[in-house]
Amino acid sequence: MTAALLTEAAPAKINLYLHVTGRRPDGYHLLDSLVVFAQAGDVLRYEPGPEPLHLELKGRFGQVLGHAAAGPDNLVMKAAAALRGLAGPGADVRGGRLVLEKNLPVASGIGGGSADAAAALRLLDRAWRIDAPQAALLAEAEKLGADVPVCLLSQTIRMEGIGETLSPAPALPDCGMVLVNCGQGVSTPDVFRRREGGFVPRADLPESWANAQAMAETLQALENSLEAPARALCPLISTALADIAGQPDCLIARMSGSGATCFGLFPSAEAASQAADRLADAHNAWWVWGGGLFHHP
Ligand SMILES: C[C@@](CO)(OP(=O)(O)O)[C@H](O)COP(=O)(O)OP(=O)(O)OC[C@H]1O[C@@H](n2ccc(N)nc2=O)[C@H](O)[C@@H]1O
Ligand SMILES: Nc1ncnc2c1ncn2[C@@H]1O[C@H](COP(=O)(O)OP(=O)(O)O)[C@@H](O)[C@H]1O
Repeated sequence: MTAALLTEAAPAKINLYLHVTGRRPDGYHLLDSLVVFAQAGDVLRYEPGPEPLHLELKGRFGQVLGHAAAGPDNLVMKAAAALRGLAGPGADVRGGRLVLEKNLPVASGIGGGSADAAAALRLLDRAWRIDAPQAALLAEAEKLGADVPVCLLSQTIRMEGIGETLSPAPALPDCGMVLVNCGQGVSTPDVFRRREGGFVPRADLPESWANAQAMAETLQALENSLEAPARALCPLISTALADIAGQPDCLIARMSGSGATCFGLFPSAEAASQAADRLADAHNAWWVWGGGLFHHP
C-alpha cells in the first residue's frame, strides 16, 4: 500500500460564527455554525505491522496531551476501536504503528482531538479495507465527540444540532486566515457551563458571497456565543482578538469554537501569511499560523 494511502491530514476546524440556539434536556447545547477548515492541521501516519496497534505522539504539542497521551483514551485509539466494529468479511484489520504529528494546540477550539479522531476513521477505513458507508462512519464519529462528524467531512459546511446535523454552506470566496493561540488550554465543558444569557436565533445566510469583504460583513452581524465566557476564563483571548483586528487588511477577528484559538479573515492567503509573521514576532511564545483554507484533494 502506498505511503500516500497511509497518511491522512487532520485539518483545523474553525467556526466562523457559533450561535447557541437552544439546549437539549441532556444538557448538550444546540448550535448553528458555519464551519471551515484551514490548511493548518495535525498529520496521522500508519505503518501496518504484526505488533498490536499502538500510537506514538510527535510534533510541537505531542507531549501536551497528559492523561489522554498515547493510550486507549486518545481519540485516535478510540476511533480505531470503533472502526473494528464496522469490519466485514472483506476487511483486513491489522496492528502496527500510528504516528500522530500534533501541530495544533490542545483544547483550543479548533477541533484538534476531533480532527485526529476523524482522520483515524478515514485512514483506517481505507487501510483496513473496511470501506464503510459514510453514514456508518458518521454514526461512529458522533459517538466520539460532537465535533467529530464535521471533522470527518473536513469541508465547508453548516453545522447544527449538537454537531451532528450537517448541511451545505454558502460558497466561500477566496480568502486567507490567521490562527492565534495564547497557549492556555480552555475546557469546552467549562465554557459552555459559564455561558449566560438566552439563546441566539439561527443565522440567515446568503447563497454565496462576491468576495471576502462581503462574507466578513455578514459575519460581523453574527457572533460566537461562547466568546464571552471563554474570555472570562482566559483574558488573553481579548489581547489576541485586538492584535488580530489591528492587522492591516484584517476583515474580521473572532474566537473559534470554545477557544482559546482566535482567527482573522483576510482577502488572501498571502495577506494572512504576512499578518501571521507580524503576530508571531509580537508574541513569540504563542502559536500563530497564517495561510489558506483546506480543500479536499
Ligand atoms: C464547541 C465546539 C464547536 O464546534 O468546538 P470546540 O470548541 O470543541 O472546538 C464543539 O461543539 C465541541 O465539540 P466537542 O469538543 O467534540 O465536544 P464534546 O467533547 O463532545 O463535549 C464536551 C462537552 O462540551 C459540552 N457541549 C459540547 C457540544 C455541544 N453541542 N454542547 C455542549 O454542551 C458538553 O458539556 C460536553 O460534555
Ligand atoms: N489526539 C488528541 N488530540 C488532542 N486532544 C485529545 C486527543 N485525544 C484526546 N484528547 C483530549 O480531548 C480534549 C479535547 O481536545 P481538542 O479536541 O484538542 O479540543 P478542541 O475541540 O477545543 O480543539 C483534550 O482535553 C484532550 O485531553
